[in-house]
Amino acid sequence: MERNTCMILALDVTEREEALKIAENVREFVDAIKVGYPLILATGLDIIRELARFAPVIADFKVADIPNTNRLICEQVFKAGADAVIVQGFTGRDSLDACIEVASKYGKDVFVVSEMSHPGGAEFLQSAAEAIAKMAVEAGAFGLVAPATRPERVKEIRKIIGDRLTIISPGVGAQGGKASDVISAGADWVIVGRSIYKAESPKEAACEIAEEIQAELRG
Ligand SMILES: O=C1C[C@H](C(=O)O)N([C@@H]2O[C@H](COP(=O)(O)O)[C@@H](O)[C@H]2O)C(=O)N1
Repeated sequence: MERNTCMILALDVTEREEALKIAENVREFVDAIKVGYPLILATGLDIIRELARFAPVIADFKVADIPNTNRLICEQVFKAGADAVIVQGFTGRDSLDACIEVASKYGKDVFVVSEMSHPGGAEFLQSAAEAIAKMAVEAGAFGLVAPATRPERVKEIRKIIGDRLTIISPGVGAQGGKASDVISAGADWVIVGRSIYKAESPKEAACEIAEEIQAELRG
C-alpha cells in the first residue's frame, strides 16, 4: 500500500450504492478502504471487489478463532479480493500464524489488533498489547492496529516494534482522537469512519483531515 495521504476510510455504511458513491468521492484522499461486518453482512462479499476499483481494501473481520477456523476465514477473505485482513492477537501465536500463512499464500497482508481505541479497550486488552505487538513482529505480520484515542500508547507500541511493522490507528474524530496527534506519536495511517461518511460532504471532510495530516508531516 502506497503511503500518500496516510488515511484509511472506515466504510461502515450498510447500503451498496452509498458505499460506492463515498468511495468514489474520497478516493483521492485515502490510501485504502477498510470494510467490516456492517457493510459485508448488509451487502455481501462482492462489495470488496467493487471497492477495490478505488483503493486497496482491508477486510476488518477481527479474526479471532482457533487456527483451522482462522485459516478458513482468511481463505474466503482473500478469495473475495481483499488486500489485507485485520485479526485479533489475543487468540495467540498459532491462531495468528494460521492467518499469516494464508495471507502469504496470496501475497497479502495481516494487521494485528494490539490495543483497541474505545474505553473498554483499556479493561482487558491493554495489559496484553505490548506482548501482542512483540508476537506480531515475530510472526511476520505486516502491521498493527493501535488506538488514536491514546497516542501515548501508540508511542509505547512504536518503541517496541521500531519500524518493523506499520501502525494503523482508528479512533479519529467521532471517538475523540486527533489525526495529527497520532501521526506525530508514530502511526503510519489513521483510520477514519463517521467523520467522513457521516459528513455533509465526505469529500471535504476527507480533504480537511488529509490536509491536517500533511501539515503534521511537514512539521
Ligand atoms: O480499536 C479499534 C479497532 C477497530 C479497527 O480499526 O480495527 N476500529 C474500527 O475503526 C473504525 C472507526 O470508525 P469511526 O469511529 O471513525 O466511525 C470502525 O470501523 C471500528 O470498527 C476502532 O474504531 N477501534
